[in-house]
Amino acid sequence: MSDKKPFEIARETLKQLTARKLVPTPSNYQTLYNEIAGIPHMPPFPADTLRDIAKALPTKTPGQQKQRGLLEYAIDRLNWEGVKTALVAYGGFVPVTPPGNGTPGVPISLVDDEVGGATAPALTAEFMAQIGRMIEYSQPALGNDDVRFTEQTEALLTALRQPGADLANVKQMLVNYSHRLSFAAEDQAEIKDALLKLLHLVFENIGDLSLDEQWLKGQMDALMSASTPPLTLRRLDDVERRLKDVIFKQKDAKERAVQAQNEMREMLAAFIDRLSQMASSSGVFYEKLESSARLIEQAKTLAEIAPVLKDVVGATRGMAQDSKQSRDELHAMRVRAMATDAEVAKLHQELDRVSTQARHDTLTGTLNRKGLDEAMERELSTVKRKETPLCMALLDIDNFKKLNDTMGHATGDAALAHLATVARESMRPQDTLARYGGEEFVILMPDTPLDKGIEAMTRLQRELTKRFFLAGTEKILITFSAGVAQLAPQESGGDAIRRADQAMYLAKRAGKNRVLGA
Ligand SMILES: Nc1nc2c(ncn2[C@@H]2O[C@H](COP(=O)(O)OP(=O)(O)OP(=O)(O)O)[C@@H](O)[C@H]2O)c(=O)[nH]1
Repeated sequence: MSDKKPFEIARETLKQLTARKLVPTPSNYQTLYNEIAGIPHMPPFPADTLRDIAKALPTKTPGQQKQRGLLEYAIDRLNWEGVKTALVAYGGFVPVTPPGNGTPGVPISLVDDEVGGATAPALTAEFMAQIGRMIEYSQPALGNDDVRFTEQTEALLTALRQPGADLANVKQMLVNYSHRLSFAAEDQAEIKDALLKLLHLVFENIGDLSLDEQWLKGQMDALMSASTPPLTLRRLDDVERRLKDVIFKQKDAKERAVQAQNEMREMLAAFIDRLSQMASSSGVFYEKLESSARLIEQAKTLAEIAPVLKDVVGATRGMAQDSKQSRDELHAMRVRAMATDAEVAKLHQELDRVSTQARHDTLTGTLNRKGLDEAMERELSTVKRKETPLCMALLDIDNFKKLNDTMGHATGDAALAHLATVARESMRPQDTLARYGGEEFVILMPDTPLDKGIEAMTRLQRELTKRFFLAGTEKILITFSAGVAQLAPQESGGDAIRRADQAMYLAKRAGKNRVLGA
């Protein structure tokens, strides 16, 4: 290194540029300056070229994005070491620690324990166990149809849980697993879409076949909308319940149709039998008439004609009797056919009524007791699986007898339907509303602790005060008393409802129009 001062070096550099007849470019100046100053020759930092390279690098994964950011950071600081580290890390998609004092961080390697040990606290046994749990929990969603993938998953889980596992090996297994996982996840999504499409086709088809059945058509429309994404277990539960109703109705209707068909077949057989009897007896009759006509033509005296006429009269009388008998039998058959027809129509109506009532209350459209039992079963199994709180409320309309007595039973009915509508519209979609008895309703509120359940019922009370019930032109305020219980561990649904019922009773005793927790 020269001991000249910078301005002396600069002057000397200019002199040398002229003396050596060099073009005065910045790079020639820099080279001569370094030479005179005794600074070792350093090629200029190709920042622009490196930036172009950085720009061309793909950033498809978060790892790549991060490495490219670090590369640009190093280029800005003309830091060769940083460029090298970022590029090496980019090549392996290995995560790096965040930049500390202005230089890109040191890559954590799953393989190199010395480098990773100090800076990668995440790579502990607990971390590996967590990855294992994550893989295990996602397994049911991917199905187990692909035997090789299942085996690969099991091998990876075993490797992850082995104390002192060979990290290089685990890393390779993870890479292979991720690769296969991406296909398996895509497959599952496609299978779900395809199944949904098939389900819709089936619904459409049943709906088209049953144009004349209003109830069935309504159920099909509801099924179509319930099976439209986004799907939730509750919506699928609704699909299942409705399909059960449809199947129940179809089964009964089919049995009745087969029975009616058999009766019709028997009648038709009897009718054809009768017709052939008529045909053969009328054939005999016409033959008799023809031979009588020939005898009459050939007759020369009245005495010869008389017995022939007697035969004709006898045959005609027999024919008339036969015809009358046939007519009577056919008439009886017609009456029977009409009666069967009327019976089938009546049964269809009855089936409509019964199957609508199977799980739903016809007056309010809410679930009935049977529907509630099924919904409760489903909620209880979710509680067990997910360990989430489940609240149930029991509502009883206040002074309902008085409303019935003063305004009439029909108005009472309309008030019940009004309460159900307001409740349905103000509750969350995942809540279940059921008519428990006369003027009592049960609401199941999943994922809801007691305080939130009480809040929800209080909100419903407020909503009812805003939305008056209109009996003709008269505005009537409907209130209710409610008890809310949160399902206790090991408690049955019935017991929790009984506790809610007791709390509701206390709410009545305390002055009505209030909500109490059990
Ligand atoms: N309109 C109508 N009334 C019903 C129906 N089911 C039950 N009820 C009537 O609801 C009334 C309930 O009366 P109560 O049990 O004395 O209760 P309440 O008058 O509401 O008194 P509190 O509960 O103490 O506020 C009875 O009169 C039942 O006949 C129904 O489907 N429609």
